[in-house]
Amino acid sequence: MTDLPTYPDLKGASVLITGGGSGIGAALTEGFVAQGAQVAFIDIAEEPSRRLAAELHDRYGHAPLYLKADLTDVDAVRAAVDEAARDHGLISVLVNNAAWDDRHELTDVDAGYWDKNQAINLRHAFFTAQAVAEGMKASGGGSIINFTSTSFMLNIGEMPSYTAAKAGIIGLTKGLAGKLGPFGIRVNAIAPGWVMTDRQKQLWVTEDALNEMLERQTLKHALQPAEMAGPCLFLASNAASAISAQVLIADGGLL
Ligand SMILES: NC(=O)c1ccc[n+]([C@@H]2O[C@H](COP(=O)([O-])OP(=O)(O)OC[C@H]3O[C@@H](n4cnc5c(N)ncnc54)[C@H](O)[C@@H]3O)[C@@H](O)[C@H]2O)c1
Repeated sequence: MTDLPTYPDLKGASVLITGGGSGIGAALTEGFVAQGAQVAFIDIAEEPSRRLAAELHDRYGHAPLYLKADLTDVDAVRAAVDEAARDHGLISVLVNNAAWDDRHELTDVDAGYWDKNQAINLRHAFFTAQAVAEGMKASGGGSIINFTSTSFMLNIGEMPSYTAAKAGIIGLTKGLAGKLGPFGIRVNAIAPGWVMTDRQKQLWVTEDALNEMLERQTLKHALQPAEMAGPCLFLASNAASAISAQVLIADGGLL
């Protein structure tokens, strides 16, 4: 990750990222570590998370703090936020990135599945924000960045519970921005298009599907996880001091 600008205010900042152990989240974790931030990330998947922390230590000389927790467990979320703040100081940047884009048929969804889906795709973003808000208020401000998705804007029909949650992320972003703005806390969302994570490549990327997407993108390259770090760092930094309640679409310019 060499071609991103440096934001001086992110050096030493206490940053917390959900789902930071793999996929786009791993690129975000690296992006903030490369800025010299004090990064903590929450992830349920232990093996890739520990591997990432070790790799980043080797590459940058300091490791992010890995916190193993299930984000659907609100008490565990609160405990992880407390631990991050104990180690790194009050959190000034929160990135709600974790999600679960499980495909589902209408007939297969019961109330338990729906609630679990919402718990990982929407609910945790509220409770992490709740857990960091008082600290941000006490330190005079902060930045919260929530990951949504263009999938619900495109009427993609493979995962209605996920797309409902991702639409909800925008409502949550705007509601929190209104509530927290008077305390100097900015809340924005990033909406990626189709990004070539390992999970996407293993489960859903085919040559035909990718070509179809590239036809629709004005930019004709397959989007990579590292390309989501730039928009996130920008929104986290003071360079975005006038920006709140916005959705930044990073989809290669979909037509
Ligand atoms: N990849 C894409 O094409 C794409 C497109 C649009 C939006 N997005 C959004 O970008 C963000 C990142 O997507 P991604 O593709 O990297 O996702 P991913 O599924 O590859 O990674 C999600 C991470 O969250 C972690 N996680 C999942 N459930 C958890 C739980 N219960 N507790 C703790 N950690 C948990 C996973 O272990 C993983 O490290 C998501 O919000 C997603 O909706 C991604």
